[in-house]
Parts: sequence; C-alpha cells; structure tokens
Amino acid sequence: MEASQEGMANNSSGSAMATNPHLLQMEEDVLYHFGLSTKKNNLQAMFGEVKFVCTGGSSARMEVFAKFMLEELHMHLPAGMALCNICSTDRYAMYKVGPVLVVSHGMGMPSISIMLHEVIKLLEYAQCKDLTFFRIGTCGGLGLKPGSVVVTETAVDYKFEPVFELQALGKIISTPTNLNKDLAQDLLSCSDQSDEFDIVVGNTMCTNDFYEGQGRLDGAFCDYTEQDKMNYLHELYNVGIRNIEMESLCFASMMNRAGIKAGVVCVTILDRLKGDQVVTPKEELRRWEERPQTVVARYIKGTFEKKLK
Ligand SMILES: O=P(O)(O)O[C@H]1O[C@H](CO)[C@@H](O)[C@H]1O
Ligand SMILES: O=c1cc[nH]c(=O)[nH]1
Repeated sequence: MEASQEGMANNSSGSAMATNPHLLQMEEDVLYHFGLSTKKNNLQAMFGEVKFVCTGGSSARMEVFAKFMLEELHMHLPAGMALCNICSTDRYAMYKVGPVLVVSHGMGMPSISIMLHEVIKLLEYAQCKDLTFFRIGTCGGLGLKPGSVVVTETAVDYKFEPVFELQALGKIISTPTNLNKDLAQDLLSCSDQSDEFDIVVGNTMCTNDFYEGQGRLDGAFCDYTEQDKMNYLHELYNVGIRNIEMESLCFASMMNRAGIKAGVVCVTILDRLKGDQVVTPKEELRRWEERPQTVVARYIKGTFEKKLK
C-alpha cells in the first residue's frame, strides 16, 4: 500500500470522503480518466493544499475560470510558465490555482459521476481536509430574466423528488440530493449592488436529456403537445423549481455520500416559459457564463483570505 493510501485506513481527514473499503487493498489506484496514479504521481505534493473544487461542463470555460482565479487570488506563475492542464487524457481538463482545483465534467450525469469518483479519491489520497465543491454552470431558467443566476437549494429529479437513483448490481441505491443551505445563503450574499444580474435561491430540476427530458419541442422527436409542455413547466415553477440542468442531482448525491459541503451556481441562458432555442449571441453568453464564476470567486476569496489572517 502506498503511503497516500494508508491515510484512508484511518480516515485521517476526519471527514467521510472516499468510503470504499476495497481501495485499501489496492497496490496502486490508476485514475484512468485523469491520467494520474497513486504510484506514478505524488498526489499529496501535487494536491495537498486544495480546499476548493470548482467544476463545470466545458474544458475551455474551466480554463477561463482558472485564469480568472489566478488574478482574483493575486497569484503569479513563474516567468515564462503558462497555466497547464494536469490531465494527460482528453476526457477532462484540470487546473490547479493555489487552493483551488478546477476540473471540467462534460455533459450529463454519467460524465460528472466518473469525474467525481476520481477527484474524490484523488483528494483523499492527497489527504485534503475541509473541502468545498462548486458546480458552476449554465441552465434553462423558469420565470427568470435570462442571464439571472440561480443558487440551488435542492436538486430534484423529473418527479420533483430530491433523490438520485444509482443502478448497481441490478439494484437501485437512492441517495438524498439536498445541498448545504447555509452555503447557498452565503453564495446569495456574495452578490453585489453593482451586479448587472439578479441572483436567486431555488430548486433545480436535473434531467438526463436536454430535449425531451426538459420538455422541449425542438428535438428530433416529440410525442407531446405545446400545452402538455407548458402545463409541466408551470408545475415545476409552482413547486419552487427555478432552473433545469443535467448534473446537479448526481453532484449533490455524491457530495452527500462523501460528506463534502457543496453548492451549485448556474446562469440561466433562456427562460423556458418563453421558448426552447438558445438564441442569445455567443459574446453575450460568454459574459453571462462569467456570472456564476464571479459569485463563486467572491466566496472563495472571502473564505481564503479569512483563513490566511
Ligand atoms: O453547466 P454546463 O456545463 O453548461 O452544463 C449544462 O449545459 C449542458 C447542456 O447544454 C448540460 O450539461 C447542462 O447541465
Ligand atoms: O435549457 C438548458 C440550458 C442549459 N442547460 C440545460 O441543461 N438546459
């Protein structure tokens, strides 16, 4: 057993993190989708100082966010050095900026699930403590001005249930998908009077599909009417759902299993009560995508600077 894996036996971090007992029997753990391994990399030296993990779907957006965090935390790379992607595969992109690890998760729950399994193990091997994870993304809004930011209170499934159902060995494992309410309020209070966008706390519906799964009329197939769609979307609104996306359920479930504090902050790129197609110009979308990043960066800066004092 590698030294970094020994810590898991005692769970020296005092937190839950990776609870799989089989990991203790492994000579080496290859984090295949990152191209990292407990034998080939000194994970504690590489990642030991990490306190925050920020994740979003697109690798390019995560690179932009990592550069933004570099500026926000007033960190400088040695002369001639560029921020580099730590992953040696093209499945995910990963950047480290001081205490902040930035990782892309791709689209949908299967993709974020693989990334989270590996990143939770990675940070356990690195013996990280007191972690906070954020998903910073985009979503469809419900009854909100496009460009608004939604902080998720609870992630719910298509039946508005706050559970994630994982299929393992032919059975279903159900886990809760509530998120830390205090953290949601803290993120809300990271808004600033000068912000050109609204920010609200609401429930988020997470689906397995962008088109029919989210009640769109513009997919390749559609077996319901516009009236059916509107009835469903109004039902969502009436139970407090303010946005729809595709990862929060799995993210919240895995954070609960790992005992890690977590938040989901997404910008609405359209109002689903008004349409299905995303028609906002690219440049404006890029600016909107920075909004959840700004809110989370303020939270991280505030927390990090307090700890340094
Ligand atoms: O938050 P980002 O990464 O933009 O992801 C959102 O956008 C994708 C669909 O366009 C889904 O993965 C959804 O959750
Ligand atoms: O409508 C939307 C927009 C972004 N992401 C989604 O999952 N749905």
